[in-house]
Amino acid sequence: MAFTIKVPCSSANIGPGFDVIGLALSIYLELHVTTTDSASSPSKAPLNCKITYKGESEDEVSLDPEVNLITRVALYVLRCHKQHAFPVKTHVHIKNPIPLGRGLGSSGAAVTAGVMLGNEIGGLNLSKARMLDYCLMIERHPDNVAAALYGGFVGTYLNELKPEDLAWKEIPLSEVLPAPAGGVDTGVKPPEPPLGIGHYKKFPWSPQIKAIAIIPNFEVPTAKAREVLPQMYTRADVIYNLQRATLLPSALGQDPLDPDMIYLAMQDKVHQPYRKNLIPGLTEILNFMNPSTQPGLLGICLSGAGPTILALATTNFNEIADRIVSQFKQHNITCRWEVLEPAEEGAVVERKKDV
Ligand SMILES: Nc1ncnc2c1ncn2[C@@H]1O[C@H](COP(=O)(O)OP(=O)(O)OP(=O)(O)O)[C@@H](O)[C@H]1O
Ligand SMILES: N[C@@H](CCO)C(=O)O
Repeated sequence: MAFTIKVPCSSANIGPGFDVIGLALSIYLELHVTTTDSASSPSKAPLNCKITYKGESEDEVSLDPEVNLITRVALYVLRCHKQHAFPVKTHVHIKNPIPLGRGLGSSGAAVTAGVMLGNEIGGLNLSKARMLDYCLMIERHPDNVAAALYGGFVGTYLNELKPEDLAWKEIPLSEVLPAPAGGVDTGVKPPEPPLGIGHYKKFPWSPQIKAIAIIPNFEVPTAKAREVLPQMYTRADVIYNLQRATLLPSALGQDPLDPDMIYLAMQDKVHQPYRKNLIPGLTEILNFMNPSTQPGLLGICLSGAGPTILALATTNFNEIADRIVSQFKQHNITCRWEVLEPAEEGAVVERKKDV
């Protein structure tokens, strides 16, 4: 068996849509998988799986299938279906250009890729909707994983669960995804996801709009960026975000574009203000230019949990990126940047003839 899984990165929230809105973008995680008895396959790899890795944070990503996020997720899916290890001589080669911990959905892509790997290698024939359930057992907010799985610009939500399924919210991640994974002989069946945990709706995206990702050279773990958020919000702040989040999908899909409306629709009071202490200069960067002072600019937001800044624009990409880079420079932070396109297709599997 030989196949490739390709999963896009994503930018969550797009300003006011905290844990709701996601945009799949054109940097792709790839898994190149073989399960044949070829010369390059291992003979006695743990859990029958050898991992090789090329890409971002090569020194940090574990090559142990008991520890690596992608293979642990795949094992979770397999074990829910009474398969306790990978097929003999599985080789997973990971190519990952998505920077880790920067707000571009690296973990959402890894979780999505892991679920698809388990599905494909176990011959499970799960639908994408069911795969989303598995993703949500691990990453419990749907914005990144739904964008990665389905592609495009999406609004997402969690369904009301039946009373008997409500307990899933309380299941600790350590029970779903033990680390290390537990060895090849474990007969324990992990908790399966309830049916239909989450859902999504694709919004139109105007083809003129590109996303400039300005990526600082430091990481902000999502867990840390969620710890700084309050448990409660004022009614005024909730209404402020609802008003803008409601405008955002139509503002980004309409023709002609209205830059001032888009800029307004990307404002947020629910997560960005609280994350400023983790990202030096964040408040100034979000406010120092607008469509009137910078031609081509439509809006600026924190990408996911940060520290990447996402600027939506139609022209003048170099100038917009340079201005944001120089703002970060004032705080001694260096950045790289890329102009990205929406990844409309989402996660795909390409099957090859047996090698
Ligand atoms: N390709 C990968 N292989 C293995 N582990 C990965 C991979 N990609 C991400 N991870 C894990 O996910 C962690 C980063 O996830 P985190 O949620 O903190 O940030 P992010 O997903 O990049 O950003 P955001 O959720 O804000 O968009 C990494 O530190 C690593 O543990
Ligand atoms: N909505 C999430 C995305 C990051 O995974 C957050 O902002 O915390």
